[in-house]
Amino acid sequence: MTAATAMSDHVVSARNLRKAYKATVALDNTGFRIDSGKIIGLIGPNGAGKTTALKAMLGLTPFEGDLKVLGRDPRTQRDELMNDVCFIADVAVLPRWIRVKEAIDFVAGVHPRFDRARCERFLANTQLKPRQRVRELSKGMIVQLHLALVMAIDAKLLVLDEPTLGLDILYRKQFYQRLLEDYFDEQKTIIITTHQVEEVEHILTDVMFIRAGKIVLDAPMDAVGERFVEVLVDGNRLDDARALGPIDERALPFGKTMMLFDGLPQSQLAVFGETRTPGLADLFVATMKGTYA
Ligand SMILES: Nc1ncnc2c1ncn2[C@@H]1O[C@H](COP(=O)(O)OP(=O)(O)OP(=O)(O)O)[C@@H](O)[C@H]1O
Repeated sequence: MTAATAMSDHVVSARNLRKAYKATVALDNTGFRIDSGKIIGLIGPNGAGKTTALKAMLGLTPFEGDLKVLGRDPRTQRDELMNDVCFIADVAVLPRWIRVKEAIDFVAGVHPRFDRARCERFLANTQLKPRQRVRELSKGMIVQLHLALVMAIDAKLLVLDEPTLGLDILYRKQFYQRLLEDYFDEQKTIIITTHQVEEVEHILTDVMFIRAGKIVLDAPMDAVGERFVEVLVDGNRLDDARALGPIDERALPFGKTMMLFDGLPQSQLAVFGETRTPGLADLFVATMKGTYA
């Protein structure tokens, strides 16, 4: 197989991806691959390069390096790419005078893969009314409208940049559940960036951590569970446990300490106390320690 065909087998493949805004390096010679039928969480602290990576994939910003999305180069084949990709850009793009119904008519008119019935199903779970104008909606309701419009488009790749920003927890939970149940299937790929890690981790198939423009962890969720182990270390075993080099530790009430280990078997760690798979949020905090130092 040639290098060109190998790259096009993936939904996204990036190599030596680099993007600098003057002196700021937003993507620092990084690479990754994303296969079809995955829901990927792209997770990183503020300023890590998440939005820049998404913009590069969508052909919205120039960059250096090799990047193929659905077999196309976003720099030169953006129009073709956009037939198969759907993304949520800035929610402010909806004009304030437009009515909910008119926004639906508009997207139905411009997008051949828009499914009006599906959009209406999403909106049926909100307080939005067809005749309401965008300027009469709360911030969260505008996001709901935007999500309903985007989710009704049948795209191979759906890119969601902080999709639930400003939404209350009821809608956030419902949104992710519907994304999984109503939208996702094996022919689709979804990339989500978010800071609300706890709310997405149960729907992700894969996770990528990005720090200072580099992908520092790229793994299927089940591999994360095998690789990282959290141990609730008994007070009298701290030194022995520390000798094995935890990547993080934090004190808990009653003299216990939680330590996080990378790449050690659970059987070896169980002698120090109760073990469990860390949540993505704890893993994220441990991996990113020192980011703001
Ligand atoms: N248009 C721009 N001009 C100059 N610098 C930029 C521009 N866009 C992004 N940057 C810089 O690039 C870096 C990465 O920004 P990016 O928006 O990709 O981060 P992010 O991971 O999406 O952050 P957040 O979680 O805060 O949204 C930051 O240092 C940012 O200041």
